Amino acid sequence: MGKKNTNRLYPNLVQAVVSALQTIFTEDYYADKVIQRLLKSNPKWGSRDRAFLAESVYEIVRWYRLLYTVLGQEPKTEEDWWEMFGVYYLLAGGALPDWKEFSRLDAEQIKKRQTELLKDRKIRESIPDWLDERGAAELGEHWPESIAALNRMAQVVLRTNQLKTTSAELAELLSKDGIETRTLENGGLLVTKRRNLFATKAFKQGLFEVQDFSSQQVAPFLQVEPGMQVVDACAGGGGKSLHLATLMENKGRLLAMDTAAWKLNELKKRARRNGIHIVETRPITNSKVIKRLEGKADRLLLDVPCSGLGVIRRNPDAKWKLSNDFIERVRKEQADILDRYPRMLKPGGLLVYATCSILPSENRKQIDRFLETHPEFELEEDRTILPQDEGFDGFYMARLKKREN
Ligand SMILES: C[S@@+](CC[C@H](N)C(=O)[O-])C[C@H]1O[C@@H](n2cnc3c(N)ncnc32)[C@H](O)[C@@H]1O
Repeated sequence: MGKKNTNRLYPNLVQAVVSALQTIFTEDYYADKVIQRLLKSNPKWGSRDRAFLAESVYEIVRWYRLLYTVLGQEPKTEEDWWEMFGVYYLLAGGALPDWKEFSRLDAEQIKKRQTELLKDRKIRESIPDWLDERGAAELGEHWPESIAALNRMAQVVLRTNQLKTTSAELAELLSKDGIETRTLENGGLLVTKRRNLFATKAFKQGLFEVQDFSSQQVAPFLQVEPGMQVVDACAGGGGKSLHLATLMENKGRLLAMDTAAWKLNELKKRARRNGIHIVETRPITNSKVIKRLEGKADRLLLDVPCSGLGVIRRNPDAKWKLSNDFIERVRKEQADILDRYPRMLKPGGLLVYATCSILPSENRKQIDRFLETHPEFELEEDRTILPQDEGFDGFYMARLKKREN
């Protein structure tokens, strides 16, 4: 745990952090949703308080195991949660005010206890035992660095909508709104000074989408061209569909599919904002929807459901919500999608299988198994992006070609 934002404390703010944590841990809500709701229902809080609240909640969720081990037990009551906050605040470099809620906390003892605990990776990196065992078994020597990198705070990266603007123009526009950025090698913009991005005119005009640098590697990997018939079979809210349509220069046809129809409605809204008109959405309501598309696609993206282990920086609560059982269930879904969906490709067509996981069991091993049973496909290239490589999300992508005959 590094030094953090330690604003002056006042009781209402700490109470809000404590209530948010109780909702996340006892009612099993997602941290981002709880924070969003809290900020929305308190529009009068200033920007420093809003940032402090979001950061404190995310950091306490991220370091939950380390913090409760220092405290001596998992928090149960409201009083325990106040003390968890106190331990966090102290270890983040703050000095606690003289409030009765913190009266049992001894700063010296707490810092000493943290130092003793740092030797044990599971506690130091604040992860459940099963995850440490699985990570070490699957990633070997890479695991210690991967898990340390996954505990850093996530960066915000923008993808410029090349249909409407250039990265240089976008950077200039954003800087007028007080948002500073640095241009990355692919033209993406790394946000170095944050403000509310979604309130900017540039966002409302569809000039950019928020999309991690690693995620931005997936669409180009599929090698789409203008005029092609492309299927994005697990399109969700459409982050990659929008990118694909942009690379296709808005020419051809992009069929965005998903079993969750409601996600496709969000995709339609985003496509309109981005000025994209080649996207058609189609919910997957039964297996016939796939069969009817047999041999129709030049390109197929399978951005499959996964453990999300490569993106736990953004969703630190996944550490506590994930389990081996859940990973086994998604692995079955991945294998099922790989068995049933590639039939949509034309001979000679290309398929990209992608996950935001870093576990080989969800990645290369799924591809090896698929290739054993589908000799009509060959692997062209695959890439694993580990979170420690360039400091962005962990991702995997494999490009396969369907043989001509
Ligand atoms: C990793 S997310 C997709 C993210 C999306 N491609 C993006 O870039 O924003 C995986 C998606 O697969 C969908 N899904 C789950 N099972 C599926 C299935 N059997 N067929 C198609 N989609 C499925 C989920 O609803 C989810 O939206």
